[in-house]
Amino acid sequence: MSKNPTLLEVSGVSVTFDGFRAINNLSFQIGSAELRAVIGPNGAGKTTMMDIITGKTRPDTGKVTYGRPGKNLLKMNESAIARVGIGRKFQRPSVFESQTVFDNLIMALKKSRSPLDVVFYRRDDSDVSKVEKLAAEIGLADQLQRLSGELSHGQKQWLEIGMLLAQDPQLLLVDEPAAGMTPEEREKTTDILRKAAETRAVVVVEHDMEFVRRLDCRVTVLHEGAVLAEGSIDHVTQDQAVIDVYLGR
Ligand SMILES: Nc1ncnc2c1ncn2[C@@H]1O[C@H](COP(=O)(O)OP(=O)(O)OP(=O)(O)O)[C@@H](O)[C@H]1O
Repeated sequence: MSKNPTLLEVSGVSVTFDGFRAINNLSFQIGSAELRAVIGPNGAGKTTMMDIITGKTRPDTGKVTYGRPGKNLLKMNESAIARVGIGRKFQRPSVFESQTVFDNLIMALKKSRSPLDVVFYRRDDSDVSKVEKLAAEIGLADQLQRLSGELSHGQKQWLEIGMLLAQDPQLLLVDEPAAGMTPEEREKTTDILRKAAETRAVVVVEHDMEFVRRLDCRVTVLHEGAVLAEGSIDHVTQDQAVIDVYLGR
């Protein structure tokens, strides 16, 4: 058996918006413990691809299967897809700014909680140690008691990644994590994502080539809703079709 069996398989997927084919017979696979970068020019279909995986957009044709045995994601709604372990981070962080880093993380832990449980929440030692471990993973161990609103933009992004990791997703989709970050923050973000992908699949949509190079992972290039090239960053950036698409604009 492969050391990294397929977790997500998108096969022959197409989506048309008002007659415009945004995703055109798209097929690709992601392994269970893999970091993957998805790049492509504006309008290539990156956001639509994530919308399909998370159930926000229904394709006209094709298959999307997840896990083992493969579940048909196209038969599930957005919340059911989230429950089977697919998390998505949007570009803008949505942390609770008036709460501390600690509180944001503890509330995000995977638990079945009724609204009353949240109001009457009592600290449980194992939750506290989980939060401490998460905070260390996202480089915020010394910021736990700070109000989230006081964090830098980069720190807020890491906190949100931590809140998603608290749900223990098996597939994490991350949209342009490096946007608006300082060079040091970008570097730390690469470390966080690479570490997270040791035990799960992490798919990063990113425009910044330097950032993608630093991720040092397999790269999928999308163009006009299909895979134009796939492989290492050196492989795809030397691919003539990729060069034509990027330079021809
Ligand atoms: N709901 C919609 N209705 C009509 N057209 C849409 C819709 N969503 C996306 N599109 C079109 O589909 C194409 C793919 O869009 P998408 O946002 O997936 O690209 P992208 O690769 O994420 O681009 P960007 O890098 O600019 O975010 C674009 O031409 C876009 O205008």
